[in-house]
Amino acid sequence: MFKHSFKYYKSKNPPPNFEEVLDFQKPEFELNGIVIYKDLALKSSLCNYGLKNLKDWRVYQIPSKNGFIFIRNPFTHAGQRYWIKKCLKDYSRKPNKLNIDNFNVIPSDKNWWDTAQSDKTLLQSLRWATLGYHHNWDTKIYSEDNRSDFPSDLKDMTEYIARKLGFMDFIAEAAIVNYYQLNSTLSGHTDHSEQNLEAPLFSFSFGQTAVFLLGGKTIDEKPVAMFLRSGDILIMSKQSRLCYHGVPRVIKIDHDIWNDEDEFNSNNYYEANDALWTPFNNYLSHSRINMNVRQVLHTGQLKLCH
Ligand SMILES: O=C(O)CCC(=O)C(=O)O
Ligand SMILES: [Fe+2]
Repeated sequence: MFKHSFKYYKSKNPPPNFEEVLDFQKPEFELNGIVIYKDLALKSSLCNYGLKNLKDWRVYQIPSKNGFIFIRNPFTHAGQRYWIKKCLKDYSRKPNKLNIDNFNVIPSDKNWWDTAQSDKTLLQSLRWATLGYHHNWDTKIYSEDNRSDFPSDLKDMTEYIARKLGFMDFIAEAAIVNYYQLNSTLSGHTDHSEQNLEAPLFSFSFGQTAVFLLGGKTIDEKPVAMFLRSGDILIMSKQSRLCYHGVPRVIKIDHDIWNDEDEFNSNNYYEANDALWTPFNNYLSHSRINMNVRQVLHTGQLKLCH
């Protein structure tokens, strides 16, 4: 069932019908059985980490998907620009690991983002970066020997959101940043390499829109399809933590909301009309970025045992 849906949404010819794709932006979402997770509006807090004030967050759950939480874009426009720039310019640098590390295409004193400004192929060949405990794509085993510092801003922001949702012990220890072009897909999989599979997984989307499939514990279960738009946050906890999921399609959208102005002065972030923002905007006009943040260790565990 998962593969069937994946093929359906991936297909270019014929193109799929998106009518059944859950759209948390539409007011009629409640008709689809989606409920408000809990009322966060009472607890107000300062706008931080590029996030809007808590009272403006909209948080949803799907009753049939236990532990799945969806936060509809809680970022300010400038906040989105901040994280987009981080993913492109900073998280793609050493000591983080990239899929293109072994291609020998980047001079040792240079970095991907600057080098790729004059090389479109290189710009589009970055597929992932790993941060903190580096995900080993072959063995799927994390190790102390394959670990670097986790970026403090991403750690603070993710843990801040975790606390607001009641995950008081969550610690951000590993992340994969996925970079998608309009024709990229991510096939169905489960994320089970972490020793701690009880801790939630946080997924942040920026740029072009994805069709995301959330299935069950086996590939036999029909997945729910939903749109992930720029700024949306998805959390897989409890039973949904180990569910199959994937991205069969990236869709080019008409309105680049990351270029909008905020109603207030958001200083120290790039303004959308800033010339320095242009290369990031050019990249994003045909790309999607996903930051996928995980806890690896059990609460209180200091390091991996192997
Ligand atoms: O790009 C996404 O939305 C999902 C990424 C993902 O599932 C992963 O990195 O494990
Ligand atoms: Fe995943």
